Amino acid sequence: MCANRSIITPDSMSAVDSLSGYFAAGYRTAMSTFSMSPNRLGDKGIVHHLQLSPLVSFLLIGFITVSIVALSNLAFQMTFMSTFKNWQRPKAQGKWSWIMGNLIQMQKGNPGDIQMEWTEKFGGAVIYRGLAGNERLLLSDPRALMYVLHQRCYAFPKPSGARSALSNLLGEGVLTTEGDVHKRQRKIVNPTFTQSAIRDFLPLFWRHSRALAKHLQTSMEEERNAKMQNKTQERLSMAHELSPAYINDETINQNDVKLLDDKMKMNDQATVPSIVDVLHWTSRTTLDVIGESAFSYKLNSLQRGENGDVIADSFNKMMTHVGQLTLLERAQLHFEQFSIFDGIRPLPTSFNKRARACYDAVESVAQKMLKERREGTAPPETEKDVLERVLRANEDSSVKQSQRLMPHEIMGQLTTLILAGHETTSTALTWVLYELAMHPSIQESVRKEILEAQQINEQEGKEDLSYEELHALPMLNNVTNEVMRLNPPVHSTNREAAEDDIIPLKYPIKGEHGQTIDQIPVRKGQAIIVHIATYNRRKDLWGPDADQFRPDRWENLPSKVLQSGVPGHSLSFLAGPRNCVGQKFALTEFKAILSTLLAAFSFAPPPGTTKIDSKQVIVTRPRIRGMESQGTQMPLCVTPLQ
Ligand code: HEM
Repeated sequence: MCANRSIITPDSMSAVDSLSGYFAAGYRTAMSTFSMSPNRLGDKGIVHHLQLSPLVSFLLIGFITVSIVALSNLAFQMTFMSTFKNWQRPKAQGKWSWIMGNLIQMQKGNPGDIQMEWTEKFGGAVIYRGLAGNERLLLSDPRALMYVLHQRCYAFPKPSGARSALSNLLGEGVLTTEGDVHKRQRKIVNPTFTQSAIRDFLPLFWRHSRALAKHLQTSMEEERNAKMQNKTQERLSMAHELSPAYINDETINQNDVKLLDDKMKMNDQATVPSIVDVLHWTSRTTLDVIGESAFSYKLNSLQRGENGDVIADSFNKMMTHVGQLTLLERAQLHFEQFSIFDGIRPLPTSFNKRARACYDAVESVAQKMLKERREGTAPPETEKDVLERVLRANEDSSVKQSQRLMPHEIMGQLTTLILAGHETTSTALTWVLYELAMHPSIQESVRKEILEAQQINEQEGKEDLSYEELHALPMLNNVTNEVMRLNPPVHSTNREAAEDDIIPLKYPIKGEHGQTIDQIPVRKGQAIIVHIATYNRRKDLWGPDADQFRPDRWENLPSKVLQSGVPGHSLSFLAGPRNCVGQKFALTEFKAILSTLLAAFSFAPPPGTTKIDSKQVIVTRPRIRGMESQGTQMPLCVTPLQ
C-alpha cells in the first residue's frame, strides 16, 4: 500500500517539471494563439474559429508539447550520453510507452507496489521513465536520501512547476517556499511547534478526543435505536400478517413477540457492533483540532458535518474531488506541471477552483481573526493558538525587520497548516485502527496499557494523562511508530537537482554489465522521487517481515536501520531542514485520539471478505476493493466497551 505521489502533487505529474525553459517562449505563444488570451491577437483566437473549448485546447497543446519533448528526450538519450546510460532499469511496456514511459505500469496495483518491486530488483536507486520519456530517479537508499534531504537540502528543491502551481493555491507558506525564504519562514514557524507549545495544545487534543468518543457513541446509539424501531415495525407487520387481530403493539402478547423474535433471528442489540466508517470520523475530528489550534476557530464539523462550515465544506469538496478525478482532469493536472505555465497559474482547472476555494475560505476567516487581534477584541483563548504564536515570534525583538513575515506569508502558513495538519493525522489514525482491528491481541495489550495509566491518573485525581505520561507508554509508542512506518500518510515527495551534483549511495547497486555503482552523478534539473514508503518497507533493511504490522520490532531494530542515519529511523515525517514541522503536534494528537478511542471501543475488521486497498488522495487513504466508486472509506466493526 504505497504511493507514487507526494503531499504536493502526484509524483508522475512532476515528470514534466524538469522540462527545459527553451520551450517556454514558443509554448506561451502557442497557448495565447489557441486559447488563453485571444484578445492579444486582436482576434478571437484560433480556438474560437476551430470552436475548441478551453479544456480541449489545453489538452491538445499539452499533448503536442509532451509528444515533441518525448521525441527529443528519446533522441537525446540515444545519441548523447545519458547520466544513467549503463544502468539496469525497468522496461517501459505498452504502445504508449514512448510518451508515457513507465507511468502506465505505475497505475496498476496499490500505489507504490511497483516502486517496491523495482527496488527489490535494482536496489535503492532506480531510474524509470516518466511523462515524455523523462528519466526519473527513485531513491530509497538511506545515504542518498539523507544527502538530498539533509546535507544538500536547498540544492534539491521541490520541482519548480509543482511548487508554483501549489503556491497559487496555498499561498506562500513553508511548504511551497525554498532557500532563504524558507529558512526565514521556518525560523518564525518552528517555535510554534516546540515541546512546550505542544504541551499547551494537549488539553485541546483531549477535549476533541472525548468529543469524538461521545459522538461515536451517540451516533451508534441512534443507529441502534433506529434499527430497533425498524424491528418493531417489522414485528408489527409480521404479527399483522400472522393474525390480523394484532393491530398495534399492545395487542401482541409476549409469547408471540418471542416467537417472532426467534423467527426473525433477532440478536441482543446491545452486543451487536455497528459498522462505522472510521475515516469519516477521524477526518472531522482532526479538522476541528487544527481549526481551533491554528486560529481558535471552532469548525464544529463533528456536530455539524463537513458541510456545516465554509472551511470544512471547501476542504471536504476538494478531497472528494481529488478522489474522483476523471481521466481528463488527471491529464490536465499532468500538463499543468510544465514550468512553461509559470506566470499564468493557477489555470482554471476544476481541481484548482476547488483548491482555491479552500484558500479563500481560510483567508476570509483568518483576516477576521487578524482584525480582531489588531483591535484587541480577540477572546482570551486565542492567546496560545498558532496564529498568535507566529505573530509573537514574528514581532520578537530578536528578529530583524528584514527577516519578518509579510501579512500574506502569515496567511500562507495558516492555509498550509490546515492542509498539512488535517488529512495526514486522520489518515494515520484510520490505518492504525485498521491494523489494530486486524491484530486483536495487540489491540488488547495497548488498551490494557492505556487503561492502567488512566486508572493511576484517576487515583491521583487527574483527568487526563500529561504530555510526558502519554509519550511514556511503551506499547502505544511502538504501535504509533509501526503504523507510521508501514502506512505513511505521505508516501513520497518530489525534488529536483538545482545544479549538477553527485549523490552518494550507502548500498552500491549493479549496472547493466555487472559494474558497481556507488554514487550517482546527476545533472541540473534531474527529477528525484524521495520514496518514503519504499524506504520504510525495504526488506533488506527492516527484515523479511517488513511488510507486516509488528509493533514489537521497535524494541530491537535491525542494525541496518539503526545505522541508516535517518532521524527517528522511519522516513514518514521526512528529514532535514524541510522535515515535517508539525511532527510533535501530530504524534501527540494521534496518541490522545487513539488512546481515547481504545479506552471506549473495540475495533474489529469489517464483516465478510471486505478487502481494503489504498488510493492516493493527496494522502494515502483506504477504500474497499470492488466498491471504488463509493470513494475512500474504512468501515470497521465498532463495539462500545463498558
Ligand atoms: C501523521 C501526520 C503527519 C505526517 C505523516 C506528516 C508528514 C509530512 C511530510 C512527509 C512532510 C514533507 C512534505 C514534502 O516535503 O513534500 C511534511 C511537511 C510538513 N508538515 Fe507534516 N505530517 C503530519 C502532520 C502534520 C501536522 C499535524 C502539521 C501541522 C500542524 C504538519 C505540518 C507540516 C508542514 C507545515 C510541512 C512543511 C514543512 C516544510 O517544508 O518546511 N504536518 N509533513
